[in-house]
Amino acid sequence: MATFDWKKHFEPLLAELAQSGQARWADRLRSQLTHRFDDAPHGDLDRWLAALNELPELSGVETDLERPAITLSTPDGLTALQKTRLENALRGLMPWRKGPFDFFGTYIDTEWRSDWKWDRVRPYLSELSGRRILDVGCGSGYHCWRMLGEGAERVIGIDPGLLFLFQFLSVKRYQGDVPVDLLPVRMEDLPDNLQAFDTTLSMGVLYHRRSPLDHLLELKGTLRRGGELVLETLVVDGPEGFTLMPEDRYGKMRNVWFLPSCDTLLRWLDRTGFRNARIVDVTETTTDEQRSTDWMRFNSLQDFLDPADPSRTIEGYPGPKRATIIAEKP
Ligand SMILES: Nc1ncnc2c1ncn2[C@@H]1O[C@H](C[S@+](CC[C@H]([NH3+])C(=O)[O-])CC(=O)[O-])[C@@H](O)[C@H]1O
Repeated sequence: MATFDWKKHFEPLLAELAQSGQARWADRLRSQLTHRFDDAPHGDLDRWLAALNELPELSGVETDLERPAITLSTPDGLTALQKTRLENALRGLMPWRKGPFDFFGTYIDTEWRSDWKWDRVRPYLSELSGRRILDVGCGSGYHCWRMLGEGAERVIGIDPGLLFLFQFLSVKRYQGDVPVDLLPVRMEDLPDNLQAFDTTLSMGVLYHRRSPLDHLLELKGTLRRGGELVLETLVVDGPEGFTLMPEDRYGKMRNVWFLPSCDTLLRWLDRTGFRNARIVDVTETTTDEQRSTDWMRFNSLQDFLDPADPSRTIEGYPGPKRATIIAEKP
């Protein structure tokens, strides 16, 4: 049975952190990774690793990070055997939730059209070239790749979901030495007050946090002075001060805690010390943006809405609507 050589993937980043004044973070990360992969490995780790290792060796790979699908191609094309191995490997990493991706002509139609979110957020971001970026709750790393495509100097994504790491590595294994990493840790696992990033994104995470204000403070701590927060989260209609806390599940999702109105969210950002917070987009999530596909065969949004009134969740709450907010750390 193969073991996951996590050091091969993470040592360069650990060394980079140690050399750039982040030795405290590097030490903490090393012990977190040792715990995750050596002391208490996930039950599916071997299966995902086998899938990753089955991806064919290919030369001359080119990457296009500017299309809706993160696209890998090779001028020589693939043999029939390589195509089969590729498809089997990628199927072994299902369910694919965040994307899409195009691996040498094999198109991964993910549950989410993450490119639609990117198109909503991108116009409002400060120029990304040369910036150091943290993407909290990055999923498969889809938006990390898009930010690299925009010239970001360094991108670090964090997400505790381990399958996402293997999906990310299935893209990264075809790249040279690129300044993008995905760390399988939670926001709460980072040291406080890193002040290491020019831009920090938290998209689709705030409503999963029991202490949303602490999440905002943690995000602020990751930024340098003048750094930019990009926050995207579920909101509900209502006056300033209004927040919905579901009785139990929301759209069948567990761990949904606070859905504020837009004005409440702006107040939260103000109270946690951000400046110039502005709502740049509010969009209802549709069953075109989030749906079951051949690469994610479980239930999806269409099953989480009330069939008699699709403007409401199955529990009777307002259907999903997401706001994007940009704010600065003073
Ligand atoms: N405490 C935490 N710390 C870090 N990540 C977390 C935490 N809790 C949950 N997550 C991760 O946050 C991601 C939220 S999904 C948004 C993906 C992408 N950002 C997107 O905007 O498309 C939205 C959704 O599916 O509800 C998941 O991948 C979790 O594992």
